[in-house]
Amino acid sequence: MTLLQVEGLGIDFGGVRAVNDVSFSLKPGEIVSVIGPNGAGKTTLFNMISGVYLPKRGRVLIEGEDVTGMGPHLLARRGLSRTFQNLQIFQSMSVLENAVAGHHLHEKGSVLADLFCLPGSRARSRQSETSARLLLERVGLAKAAEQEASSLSYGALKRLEIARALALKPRVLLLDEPAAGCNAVETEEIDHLIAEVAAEGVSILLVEHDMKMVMRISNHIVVLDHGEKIAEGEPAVVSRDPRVIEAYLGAQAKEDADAVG
Ligand SMILES: Nc1ncnc2c1ncn2[C@@H]1O[C@H](COP(=O)(O)OP(=O)(O)OP(=O)(O)O)[C@@H](O)[C@H]1O
Repeated sequence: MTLLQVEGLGIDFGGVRAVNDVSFSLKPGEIVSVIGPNGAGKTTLFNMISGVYLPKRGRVLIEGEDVTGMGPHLLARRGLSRTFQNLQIFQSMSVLENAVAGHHLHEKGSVLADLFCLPGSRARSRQSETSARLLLERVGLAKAAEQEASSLSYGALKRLEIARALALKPRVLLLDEPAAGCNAVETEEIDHLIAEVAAEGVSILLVEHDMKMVMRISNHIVVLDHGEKIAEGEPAVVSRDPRVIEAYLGAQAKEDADAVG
């Protein structure tokens, strides 16, 4: 069974084909990574799948339903949730409040109802808090619930971000560089968390520059270069693919040349 299907997706910025004709699919519980050199189109692809950008070409389907062009709110209702490259945490709020906010973001109207203490809002708040505490437990942050978010280590903040995305109970979770800025221990904790979430049947689509992590946890890898899919397959196969090696070496050679000036 296919949970998420991406068909011939493409978008242009000015005259630049940022992403062109990219197709792949995810089964329940599968971890798929999108890799490629800087500027390959990974974030743009994520933005089209998660409803931030409207694709110019192609379709996105969730369990066979065409969801192309739906905004993040509607996609959330269909079970698609994401994290962003830059943390979206409210630093001066507590860890628990951040996790609760994850629930509210997906409950249209509940924030206003809570502000005016409308009937049911107190019960709903209690329910949100209970669910948020369970989520914090799941990402290893239960003991830090009352702390201010700003006091957390970077790795813990990344896990809090994942907890917020999980508040929606997604079937498809898009993670944009979940280990960026993390040290080896923090990266390993995030590895475990992602594997646990996938083991519960959630499909995970990942953009990540940490190749060791990608090779360790992915079931399948999609490789982009200049907006096009140049390879896909199991990690061991993709890492030996001459087109993939060339794309990375070419990008490295360009960076070296730019550095020399
Ligand atoms: N909003 C935008 N307007 C114009 N061009 C854009 C925009 N977003 C991305 N691009 C261009 O589209 C191409 C793909 O960029 P994108 O950020 O998706 O790549 P990436 O693979 O995520 O890169 P990185 O690994 O550096 O994050 C690049 O040429 C980039 O300059």
